[in-house]
Order: sequence, then structure tokens, then C-alpha cells
Amino acid sequence: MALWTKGRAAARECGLDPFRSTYAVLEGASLELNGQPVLKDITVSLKERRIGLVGLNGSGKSSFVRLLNALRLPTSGVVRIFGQPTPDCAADLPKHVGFVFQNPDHQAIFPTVEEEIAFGLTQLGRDRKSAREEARAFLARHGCAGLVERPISTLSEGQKQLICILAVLVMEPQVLILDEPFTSLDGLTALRLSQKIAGLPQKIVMVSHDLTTLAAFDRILWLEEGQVRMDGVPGDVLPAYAADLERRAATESWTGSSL
Ligand SMILES: Nc1ncnc2c1ncn2[C@@H]1O[C@H](COP(=O)(O)OP(=O)(O)OP(=O)(O)O)[C@@H](O)[C@H]1O
Repeated sequence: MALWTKGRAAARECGLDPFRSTYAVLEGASLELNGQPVLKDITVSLKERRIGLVGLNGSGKSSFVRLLNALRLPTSGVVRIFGQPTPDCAADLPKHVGFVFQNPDHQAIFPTVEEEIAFGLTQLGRDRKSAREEARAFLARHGCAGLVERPISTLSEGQKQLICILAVLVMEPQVLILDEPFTSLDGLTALRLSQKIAGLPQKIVMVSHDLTTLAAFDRILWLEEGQVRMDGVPGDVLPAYAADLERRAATESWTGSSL
């Protein structure tokens, strides 16, 4: 399969082994930002096909997933991706671990859809002309032929999010990280994108507040104040998390500063 063949060739560059079933290992990983502890002594191994992250605002979910493709490096402890510590392979990681941001405006950098998709292909070594041709064919295969020439600024939020996902997928990473991909989408668009994601061959790590979508995942990590509060199958973790939300809403007073 092209995905894995390409992965093998690219991985040789920095010693990554994209055939490891355990793709991420965190050993006592902690992260401080501006002197504040954000993630605290996290030890987990990730190998499941679909992993979801839940937790309150500020619990550290985005910071956690940023460790997985070296957008952040741990302040202490180790994060290994496909066997390599992230500081040793940061430049090559985007080819293997694709990252889709919550806000497409933070990700898309080119004026048109075709250029945005073609960029990933140039990163894999294609010349500009063949990258653009391949980008058009790729968009057509994903039902987006009509968007090729469109300026990204004219797309709907759902279209922008889809293009951002495709811009990552065109590089055929082995792992896809999605940080709250459905936040600004209507229910139908979110459902369609969620179905598309469910059919992908990649391993997925997704931050989401949508407990219904996460119920179909293989494993859920519940983060609280920078630590893993619970780690297990959705049938165990999601009801416990939902009950905790209910308990907090009933017993804790609400102020703007508690957000
Ligand atoms: N650049 C930064 N500098 C200082 N603190 C930061 C920075 N980025 C995040 N933080 C803090 O780290 C903590 C965790 O933030 P993070 O964005 O990882 O949480 P989250 O669970 O993804 O939140 P949300 O659900 O609101 O997106 C928060 O207290 C946040 O204020």
C-alpha cells in the first residue's frame, strides 16, 4: 500500500520506524509554559487505532497532542514517536504525524485550495508542476474538484476544515492528530467529516468535546489539570467523565474566572 511504502522510505531519514504498532510513548513527560506547569509527569503508550482526548478547558489536551508531533517539546521526561525522541526527529515528524488545528485559519497559509494541497506534495519532493497536477487529482478523488481554484478565504468553515484535513492527508502520514476539528461546524457537516475520518487508514488521535463521536473510539484519555485522570475504553471513561461534569455543574459555583 502506497501509504506504508512511502512511510518506510521517508522514515529512514531520522531513524523513525513507522511500522511500530506503538507509535507514541511518553515517559514521565512534563511541559511548562511561561514557568507554569501545563502537563505533569505523564506516562502512556499509544497504539490503538482511534484514541480520543477529553477534559475541561485548560486541562492540557492541546498541549498533549502538540507533544506528539514536536510542536511542543517536553520540559522534562521523554516523548518518543515511532521509537525516536521528538527533539531528534522534529523536522521529519510532519511527514508521519499530520496535525489538523482547531481553527483552519491557523493552518491554511496559501491563497488557493490547489496551492494549499500542492504544498504538502512539494514537501515530499515533488516539483511544483507535478505537485499541482497531483493536488488536482487528489482533490477530485475526495469530491472537491469544484474547489480547486477557489481562494480559501471564500470557503465555508466546513469546506475550510475539510481542505485542512486533506492538506495533511495528501502527505499520507501514518498518524493523524485532530484538535477539536468540529468546533465551528454545523451538525451535518460535522457528521460527514466524522464519517470521512472514520474511514481513513491512519491512526487517529482526536481532541473532542463530542462524547457521541468518541463513543466509537478504541480508547479515551481523560485529562485533568495536566494529568491523566482516567485511561480506558469509552464505555468506562465517557460515563465517568459525563458524571463528573454533572457533579461539578451541580456543586461548584460558576464565575467567569472558573472558565
Ligand atoms: N503559550 C502558553 N503560555 C502559557 N500558558 C499556556 C500557553 N498555552 C497554553 N497555556 C496554558 O496551558 C494550560 C493548558 O492549555 P491547553 O490549551 O493545552 O488546554 P486544553 O485542554 O486544550 O484547553 P481547551 O479545551 O480550552 O482548548 C492552560 O492553563 C493554558 O492557559
